[in-house]
Amino acid sequence: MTDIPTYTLNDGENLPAIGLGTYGLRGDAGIASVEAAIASGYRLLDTALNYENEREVGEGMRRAEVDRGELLVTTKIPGRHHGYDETMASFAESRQNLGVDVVNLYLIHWPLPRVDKYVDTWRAMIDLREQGLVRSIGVSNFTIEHLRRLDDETGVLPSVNQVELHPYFPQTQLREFHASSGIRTESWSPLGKSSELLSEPVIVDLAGAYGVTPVQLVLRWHTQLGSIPIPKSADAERQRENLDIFGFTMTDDELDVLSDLERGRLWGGDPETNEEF
Ligand SMILES: NC(=O)C1=CN([C@@H]2O[C@H](COP(=O)(O)OP(=O)(O)OC[C@H]3O[C@@H](n4cnc5c(N)ncnc54)[C@H](OP(=O)(O)O)[C@@H]3O)[C@@H](O)[C@H]2O)C=CC1
Ligand SMILES: O=C(O)C(=O)[C@@H](O)[C@H](O)C(=O)CO
Repeated sequence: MTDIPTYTLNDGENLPAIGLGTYGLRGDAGIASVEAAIASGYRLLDTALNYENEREVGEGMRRAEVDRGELLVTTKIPGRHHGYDETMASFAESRQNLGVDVVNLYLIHWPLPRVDKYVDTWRAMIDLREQGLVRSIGVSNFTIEHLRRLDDETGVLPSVNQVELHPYFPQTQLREFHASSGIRTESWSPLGKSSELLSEPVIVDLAGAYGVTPVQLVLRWHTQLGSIPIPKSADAERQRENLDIFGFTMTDDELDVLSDLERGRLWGGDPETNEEF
């Protein structure tokens, strides 16, 4: 089984260098996919209240023959639950759905700056961590401006910022800010979901040179940038393929070749305007 490196976050908690995205994993098949992923070595599972699959993720964790203490689950608070009291209630709902005592990583899913309640939400999450109900708190889709406001108004920076990140959208400036601030980057849609990323000639050629698949090369790119990719796959064989990425190391120039594919966001999810409630 693949030996997955881990990172120590700014709160002292540890996070594996790759996790399983679960968006779209639903029902009995979704439970089986989560269970299979854990059997293959995944120890970090990413879900959200809005994925409507927290029950499946929690059941897959329970069915897996791995101690709960070895597994880390991430979930996210939706925009409709922003606000201090609303966050406390939303957390209770997610915790019940998952069937866990403690959530390992709790994220604000989208900042919704127009609603302007993400600082109140953050204060509630700080308290949830103080109460021992959450191990680590973080955000998703936050910009440098949003992160600075959390620091200015609460003095607490997130442990993680989960953002759209792939060779088409390498987010260099944001990643540099994360690195200088002690925030760990997580990559959502790390494979570019259903885009043509995996058929880019430079990716196909370089993958062939290393004797790996294009998917494995892209996921290795993420890890060498210091970001935690959370690729989603419903298929056990592809889950294993996605985990088997630590046997080779690209040069800095080769990392730049992939980053030079930059073209911008793939789905228009601008944190300043995108509102998911
Ligand atoms: N915080 C946020 O706002 C967001 C968070 N996310 C998180 O990020 C996760 C990953 O992003 P997602 O948008 O799902 O897309 P990904 O970039 O992870 O791509 C997933 C797609 O790639 C396919 N795939 C996976 N592995 C392979 C492989 N080895 N070979 C070929 N195809 C493969 C999957 O098909 P198959 O399943 O058939 O293998 C699926 O269609 C989500 O599941 C979610 O947890 C995503 C979007 C936004
Ligand atoms: O997956 C998420 O966290 C989301 O925010 C989704 O709504 C996302 O936009 C999506 O379509 C999943 O890939």
